[in-house]
Amino acid sequence: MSESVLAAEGLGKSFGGDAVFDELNLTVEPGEVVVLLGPNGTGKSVLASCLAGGVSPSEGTVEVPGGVPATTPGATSFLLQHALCLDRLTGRENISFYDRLNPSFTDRWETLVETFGIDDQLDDRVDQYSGGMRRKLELAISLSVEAPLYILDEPTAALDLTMVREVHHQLSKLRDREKGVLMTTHLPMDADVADRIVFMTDAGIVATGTPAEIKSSVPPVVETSLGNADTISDDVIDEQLFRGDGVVRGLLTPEADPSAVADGVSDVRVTDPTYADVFNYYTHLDGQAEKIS
Ligand SMILES: Nc1ncnc2c1ncn2[C@@H]1O[C@H](COP(=O)(O)OP(=O)(O)OP(=O)(O)O)[C@@H](O)[C@H]1O
Repeated sequence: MSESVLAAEGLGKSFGGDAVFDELNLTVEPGEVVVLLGPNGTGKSVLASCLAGGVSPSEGTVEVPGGVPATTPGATSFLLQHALCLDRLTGRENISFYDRLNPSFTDRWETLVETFGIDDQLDDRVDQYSGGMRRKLELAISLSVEAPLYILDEPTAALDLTMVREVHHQLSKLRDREKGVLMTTHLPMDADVADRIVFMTDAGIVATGTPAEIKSSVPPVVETSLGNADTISDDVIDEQLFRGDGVVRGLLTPEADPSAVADGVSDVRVTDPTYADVFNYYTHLDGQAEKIS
């Protein structure tokens, strides 16, 4: 294995003969936050489980420092869907459980539960928690484990905007300590914390690169107000327009000249793509999105 803290090669997973993904290659380096971004149901959680050793891949290999994930528990701290906390225990009892179970568990949780604002609920049973509180407890537990690699499946799901930013801050701290992080998400704003973005659709991984590379992999965007949609629909790919905040946006066709599209036309602007545009480009421009004009 190279210096990578995670190296997956030729990875595939099928259920009853139906492939969720196949021939998938992925690495994570020390000090790197990799954001696996994609729409619902494309296999991100199944992939995270295969990488963490919770699910056996149907084909291919996964290496973490010291060996393969299933038999090298000290290499990875993970947050998988609905897998970490026991409902009938309190938050504090869940934390104690992992403290006793895992020799790499640290007392970092004490600060994390305060940072996440769940310190007052630690003596409540987890089945009384909201979805967001539960996610915060799971995060506090998984981030308290000392490991070279963190695999976090949708750590920001169910969290409010302020808390999403806080999670990004915590992941940046892991990066500063030379840890490798792989997180999955369907929220384009999670791309903000990425050193590298890996975009996954039903077809598999369809794009990968630094944030700048991913943004430059999609065409420029044209935007206008809702009532003016007809003005730009001919210039955008598949004539597909996506709603923004009081505006509609589309990705310019290869034939459209960005400098000419808005020239002399009132209320039409050409802008650089945002992560939401990147998401729309890779997710919806195969005819799945609902047209709004
Ligand atoms: N144990 C299983 N048996 C059969 N099919 C499964 C199993 N687990 C997952 N799948 C299927 O694998 C596909 C991918 O699911 P997965 O949960 O990995 O998607 P996801 O990208 O994480 O979606 P989301 O963002 O909604 O969480 C889905 O079609 C799902 O039904």
